[in-house]
Amino acid sequence: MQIDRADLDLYTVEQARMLDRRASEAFGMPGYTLMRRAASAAFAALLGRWPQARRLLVCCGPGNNGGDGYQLAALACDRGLEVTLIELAAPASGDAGRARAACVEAGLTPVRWQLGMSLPEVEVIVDALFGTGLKRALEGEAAALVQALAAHGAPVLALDVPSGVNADTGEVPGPAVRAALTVTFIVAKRGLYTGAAPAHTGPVWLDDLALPAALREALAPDARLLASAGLPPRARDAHKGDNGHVLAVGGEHGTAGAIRLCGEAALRCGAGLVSVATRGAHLSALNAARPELMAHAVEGVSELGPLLARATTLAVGPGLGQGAWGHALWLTALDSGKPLVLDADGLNLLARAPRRFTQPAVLTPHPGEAARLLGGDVAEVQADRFAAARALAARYQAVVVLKGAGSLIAAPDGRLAVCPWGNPGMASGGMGDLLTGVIAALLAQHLTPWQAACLGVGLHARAGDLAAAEAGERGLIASDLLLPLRRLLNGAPST
Ligand SMILES: NC(=O)C1=CN([C@@H]2O[C@H](COP(=O)(O)OP(=O)(O)OC[C@H]3O[C@@H](n4cnc5c(N)ncnc54)[C@H](O)[C@@H]3O)[C@@H](O)[C@H]2O)[C@H](O)CC1
Ligand SMILES: [K+]
Repeated sequence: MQIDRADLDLYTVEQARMLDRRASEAFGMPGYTLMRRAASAAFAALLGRWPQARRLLVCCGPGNNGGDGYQLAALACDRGLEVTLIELAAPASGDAGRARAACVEAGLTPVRWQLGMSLPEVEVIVDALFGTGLKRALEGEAAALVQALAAHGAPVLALDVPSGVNADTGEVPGPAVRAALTVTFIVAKRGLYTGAAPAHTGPVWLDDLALPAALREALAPDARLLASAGLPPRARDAHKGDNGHVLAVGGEHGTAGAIRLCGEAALRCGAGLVSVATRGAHLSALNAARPELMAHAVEGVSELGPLLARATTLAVGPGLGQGAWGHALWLTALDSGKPLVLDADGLNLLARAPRRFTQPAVLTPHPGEAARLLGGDVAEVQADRFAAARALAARYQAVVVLKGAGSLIAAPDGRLAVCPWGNPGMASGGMGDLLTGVIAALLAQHLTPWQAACLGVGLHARAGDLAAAEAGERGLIASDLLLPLRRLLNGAPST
């Protein structure tokens, strides 16, 4: 049993179903055996998580996910637990029908779910309604049952996928189970880790059902979970020139905070030098508060030129605005050919004047900015975040960080990584400015765009989790992450 550990291989639902077939055909592992193994793995996880459980409510759907549930019900019954078994519809036939028949033979008769039916008092509910076969939003009786389970209040163990969640994209098109724990089988499905799905899965445990590793060898995973990492210690004789010079460009009148946070993050994540090209009354306050940032008043591109010449890496966009000033600086910065991280208005300006990057580049859109960059809408982006992230990377020839729950990192060559960390407290102003500075600092320290984006997103999200663990998610602000970022970057454990 692997608990959701980082650097896990992630697969599409189609790949998972192909492996399921291959297990039967190439490894002589019939579906019924897989079902039994899935049930016993899930039952072991249930007893491990809720050792006091005596009464279970097992809810079965019409397919093989339901089959897993019938098998688990029979197992639990056999072990002396009190099991109530309800079903949406008796499975037609096949492995699930066989599993159901075994329950009946064991004296455990399933009850057909009826609207308004009262549910028994139990310690744990087992969700075996739908798994990888979900085709659309739950409605009618299925939706009503999911809502009744939520109202019941007992913790839910979801088998393979919380019902109502699209295990391929992370989309939750309608009512869905909110599980306290999800046990997924054979391979981790990529959709469990991004978009709306993480709010429904609880921790995700993977059990490979003791299938030989050879089963997966011929199949390249579609994505990978980020691994927790830091940077190696600095060479003893390092000097500031070794670690690059980030130039942060932004901070139109009245939006000083964004560019300051970006610059601070770059400093705290090891850039050798950080300069800020900005304008507005905040300049003197910025220099007084953080002289290490070397803020320069830049009214036009003539003043920007010398700063660009001295910089090795650019962070463009926080508080930049989309007016004439911001646009002129944006254009000059991009045409400089320097490695860069583009965020916020830097992305909105790009959406208006698209280009394919030839220099090392990282774009960090949230779903709204991604929609503008793709010429679509947010719903389309969130309906398949994997496709959206890959489309952006290919269109702009840049590494793309598609932010949001389960941030995705996509490269133009198709590589895709998923961030398993982060929390809702990070949905606050300034967090994106911070991430821009973190990634710019890593680019400045000679990481490739892919490495800088993967490490930067992971550090930023883990720092957010550490800060939230310290004092809660509400009231979490971007600057709370600065110290945890330093700790993690230098290899401190995140838990
Ligand atoms: N591949 C594996 O690792 C294993 C898979 N097993 C389990 O099998 C399910 C997948 O089973 P499948 O029969 O293909 O689909 P589901 O049980 O998820 O769905 C049932 C059935 O429901 C219909 N349906 C789909 N969407 C809706 C909807 N919105 N409303 C009503 N009905 C809907 C559709 O016809 C589906 O076929 C997998 O998740 C595992 O739990 C093995 O048992 C273990 C290994
Ligand atoms: K399920």
